[in-house]
Amino acid sequence: MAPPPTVSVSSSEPPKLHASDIGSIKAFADSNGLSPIPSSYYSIVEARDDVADHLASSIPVIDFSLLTSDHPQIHADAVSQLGKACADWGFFMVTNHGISEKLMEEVMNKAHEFHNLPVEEKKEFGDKGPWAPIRHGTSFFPQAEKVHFWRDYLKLITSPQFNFPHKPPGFKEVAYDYSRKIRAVARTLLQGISESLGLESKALEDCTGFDSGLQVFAVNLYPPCPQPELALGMPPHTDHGLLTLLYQNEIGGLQVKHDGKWVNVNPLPNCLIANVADQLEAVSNGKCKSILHRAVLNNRNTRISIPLVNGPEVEKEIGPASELLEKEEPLYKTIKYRDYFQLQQEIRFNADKGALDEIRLNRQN
Ligand SMILES: O=C(O)CCC(=O)C(=O)O
Ligand SMILES: [Fe+2]
Repeated sequence: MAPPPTVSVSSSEPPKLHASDIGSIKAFADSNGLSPIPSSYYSIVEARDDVADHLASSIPVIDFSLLTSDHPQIHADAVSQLGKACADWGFFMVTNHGISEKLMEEVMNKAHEFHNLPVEEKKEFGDKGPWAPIRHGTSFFPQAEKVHFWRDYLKLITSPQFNFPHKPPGFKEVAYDYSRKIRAVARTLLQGISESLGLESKALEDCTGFDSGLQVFAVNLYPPCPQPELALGMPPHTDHGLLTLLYQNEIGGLQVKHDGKWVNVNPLPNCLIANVADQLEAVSNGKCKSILHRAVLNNRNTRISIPLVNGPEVEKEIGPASELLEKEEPLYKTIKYRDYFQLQQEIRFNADKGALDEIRLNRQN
């Protein structure tokens, strides 16, 4: 086996480049080779041995075909497993989801092709803020962040209206098909979660306006990083929607926080990775946990992840489902999803606080 590439860290400070000047970390990494990374990418990363690898095999797996079974007991068991996964982990893998391997492969290949387009060709999609329907950029939020992240992204609003770049050819078509299939899987999971909370299966869809809900289709690319122990691909965060469904290539990097420890996610072949997001924690009045996650890097392979955030309707007031409040006190304020999303954008650089903390009601006394 070839020895791992080594990096000679010179005594002089590496350059402090700004992500806005870099423009694309993929292009930068291609030309930078094994040179030290700019110090502006140094994240304060907890020691890697803080990763609880013994927990990786305990990540819940939901067999989607059992959830959709006509057999009442099989369905009920799957619902109860799903409810437990959302409560204990806020995170699970979905197998037998019915989306063909061929479609998933096509989406992945086109995602790679997009990021491989010359920088000049992607300029027209440059990020113009969180509500822009098509936005391409690098890092997390270069204008405001203190530390940059080793990632390029493409983000599209694909519901209620479908927006997508016109290149590379064929991407838009497969992405449309994929985004609709993901919405259908998200809807069925939401119905199962609703039942697990003791509600009618359509209760969560109805109270979140899911029929005209927001969907954000993201395509992340993390190039190999010569000093992966110094930087992150994405900082620890929770997602703003209801349920995020993510598909990735075979390269690991996603970590989730469980019982105070980071756990590496090693996805089963062709599965979807699901995480509970903030709005689901709020509508379930805290029964489902929005999970903290981040992306770490490696020095050999390019990682691609394709998370689709499935959220409520943007103009809908979201708070604990009224049926739940017949028996319990609300633990979260009710706030319009649009305003929540805005709030999340504004406070995302406050390391100790997430947007959920802003809407949590203190019921201690
Ligand atoms: O790349 C990953 O695995 C995580 C991506 C993610 O969390 C996000 O885009 O919100
Ligand atoms: Fe995320």
